Amino acid sequence: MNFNIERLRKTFGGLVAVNDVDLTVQEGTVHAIIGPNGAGKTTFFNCITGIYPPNSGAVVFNGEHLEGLPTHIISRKGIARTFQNIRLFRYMSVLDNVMVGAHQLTKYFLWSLAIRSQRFKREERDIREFCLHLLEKIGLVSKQHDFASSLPYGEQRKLEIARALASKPQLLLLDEPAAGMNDRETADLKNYIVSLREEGYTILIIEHDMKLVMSLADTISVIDYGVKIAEGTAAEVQTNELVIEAYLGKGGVK
Ligand SMILES: Nc1ncnc2c1ncn2[C@@H]1O[C@H](COP(=O)(O)OP(=O)(O)OP(=O)(O)O)[C@@H](O)[C@H]1O
Repeated sequence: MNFNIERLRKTFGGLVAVNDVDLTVQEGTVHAIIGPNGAGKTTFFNCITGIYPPNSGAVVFNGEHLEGLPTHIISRKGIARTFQNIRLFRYMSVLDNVMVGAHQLTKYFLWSLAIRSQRFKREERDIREFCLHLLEKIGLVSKQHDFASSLPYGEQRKLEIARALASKPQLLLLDEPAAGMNDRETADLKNYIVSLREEGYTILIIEHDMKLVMSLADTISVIDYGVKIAEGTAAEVQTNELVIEAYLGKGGVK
């Protein structure tokens, strides 16, 4: 996996939401993006995943330029994401939600569905097994038939991650996965992300929970008013005067 962003820029009218940001994510690491509300973090994700075309700059993934491509093509190339506000299919089962994430992998899904060929059945069985394995990892196999909406909040967030993983991404983008979680759910989420890194996943995460970020991220990039103002390890970023001024405050991380 090779992921480089060069001078990425996105404006909304006169507002420069992402201001010529460079970023390189190292394979097999957890890379966090932090910064105040409205700093441009989600817009940055939206430019990477094709929701917005950037005004200028490059998003280069495994040597290919992604800027301007539509979301489904980008996700097929191996970048999956979750959203700040949970976007599950509320009245579909837990298992079906994960299987939806996998179906973009199958080449001729609708056609195969219509004729229900042997190949389709075999593919479907493999997908089901893989999705059950993903559910097993987040402790939700026993709830596979429940509606997604019946899960507690923390489990819904983990289910979203499992759904993103069902597309077998090389790069996983998580937008505020700990938002709204209690301490126990956050600790659980942290263990899950650590286990994903151990499996070799590369993760880019936007997060406001500084305790989580500082204990989890290998690299942290700090964005303020669309500009990357600092980058480094937790120790480096926490002692950076610009970061303290713009975001962390004098009290540091609680
Ligand atoms: N579609 C849009 N149209 C106009 N302005 C937008 C749009 N999306 C984002 N913005 C503006 O761009 C700036 C960056 O917003 P963005 O949501 O990317 O920030 P953020 O760092 O993700 O904030 P938060 O931490 O609160 O989620 C904000 O000023 C926001 O109002």
